Amino acid sequence: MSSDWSPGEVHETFTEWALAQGVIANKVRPARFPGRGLGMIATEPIKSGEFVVKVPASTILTMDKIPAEFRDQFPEDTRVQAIIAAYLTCGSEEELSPYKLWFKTWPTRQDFEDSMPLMWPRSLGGLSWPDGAATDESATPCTNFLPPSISGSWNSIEKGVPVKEYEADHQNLVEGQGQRLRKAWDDVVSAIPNIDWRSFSYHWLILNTRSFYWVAPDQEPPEDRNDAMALLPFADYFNHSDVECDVKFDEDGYTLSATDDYEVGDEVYMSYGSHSNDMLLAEYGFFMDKNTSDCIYLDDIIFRDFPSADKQETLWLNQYYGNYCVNAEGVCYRTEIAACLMYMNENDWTNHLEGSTEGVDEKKSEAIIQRWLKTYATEADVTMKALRRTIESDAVPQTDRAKAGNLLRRWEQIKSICKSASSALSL
Ligand SMILES: C[S@@+](CC[C@H](N)C(=O)[O-])C[C@H]1O[C@@H](n2cnc3c(N)ncnc32)[C@H](O)[C@@H]1O
Repeated sequence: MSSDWSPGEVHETFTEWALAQGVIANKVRPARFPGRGLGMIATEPIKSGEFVVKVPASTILTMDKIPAEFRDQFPEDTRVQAIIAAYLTCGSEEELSPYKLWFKTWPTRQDFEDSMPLMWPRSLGGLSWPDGAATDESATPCTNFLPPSISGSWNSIEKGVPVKEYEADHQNLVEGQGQRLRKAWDDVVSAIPNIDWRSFSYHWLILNTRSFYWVAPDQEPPEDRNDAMALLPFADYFNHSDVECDVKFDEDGYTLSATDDYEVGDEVYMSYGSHSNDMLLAEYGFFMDKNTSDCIYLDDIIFRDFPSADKQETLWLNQYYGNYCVNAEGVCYRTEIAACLMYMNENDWTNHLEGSTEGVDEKKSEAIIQRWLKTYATEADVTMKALRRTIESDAVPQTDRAKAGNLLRRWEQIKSICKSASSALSL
């Protein structure tokens, strides 16, 4: 292995341990990849469909491995992520000691503080936490630097107010995460009052960024798929790409297979799901230069144009309420349908849902959608200007300027999505 791939001694020692536990690494090894930390490298050519890693059930860390007296001390609705994080934080040293070489391979808390918006300073859109880490400026930040899908806020507009509750895909992400982490913390503190916040939140983030979907062979999938969670030593080295995903598990363990051909020296990826870059940034602390699943949402902009409850009600009753998605190829059908409701009478609009074109005016629809896209592009311009000022300011700590630089890159992508969706619309 060439020295610049070399993962270092900690990872090599851990790999030996993992193989001794029955993990099978077929033609892959951990290696260092600039900008991505550790990942998996192909040590021989790999064909799509070949398995690359098997992790035996005996090595997987699941809820079933946690002693019942530890698991049962928490309120009934405590989430699996909270319980496993609490166990990693204050489980018995003896029980956790077999995993200690693995823990050393994980990122540090500082890595999370640098990469995960949830842990950023308030001035950059982070939240307030019990150790006061992100409360340095307790006032609400004057500019909202995070993309609206992450922060749920805008700089250049008052966002529209939805009158109905709905499940918004991949929107207002930091607040959602914040609520999950706060509830997790309240639940574990109620059972273990002296648990350490910094260590608990670190382990909660480890689970957020490194866990796999897992249901024990004798159990039904939980109501919320986030409760089907397990940590897989060694398999957690795989970085994400928008390749297809081929993972299987049964009572013997977990098998991860390649869905692409790889040459020696290539990085071998797994998919964490079809996630937009905003979702990847919020939940995993990174985003990609090229992401076929990237998109943004127009909900906050569109609901401004439907201030009255009756039209929102019409959208809701017809199941076209929210999740108005835009990608580089254009806007989704839901967005087109919402645009039609801006100028069509309700009768024509309802018939249009059944296929009628009576009352549809493509020029009008296009002008409305172009205006919505322009609103988002203007938000990008306003925010990028503020980010550039931050990056150039000596008064801002260097670490925050680096985060601002990263956000600037994300906003450039957002602007580019607006532009190409707008061009696709006028074709
Ligand atoms: C399951 S771990 C993968 C191993 C990790 N890179 C490490 O050094 O331990 C997931 C984390 O890896 C990083 N990551 C995964 N895919 C990435 C990618 N395509 N680009 C950059 N970072 C990535 C992110 O920090 C993410 O939270």
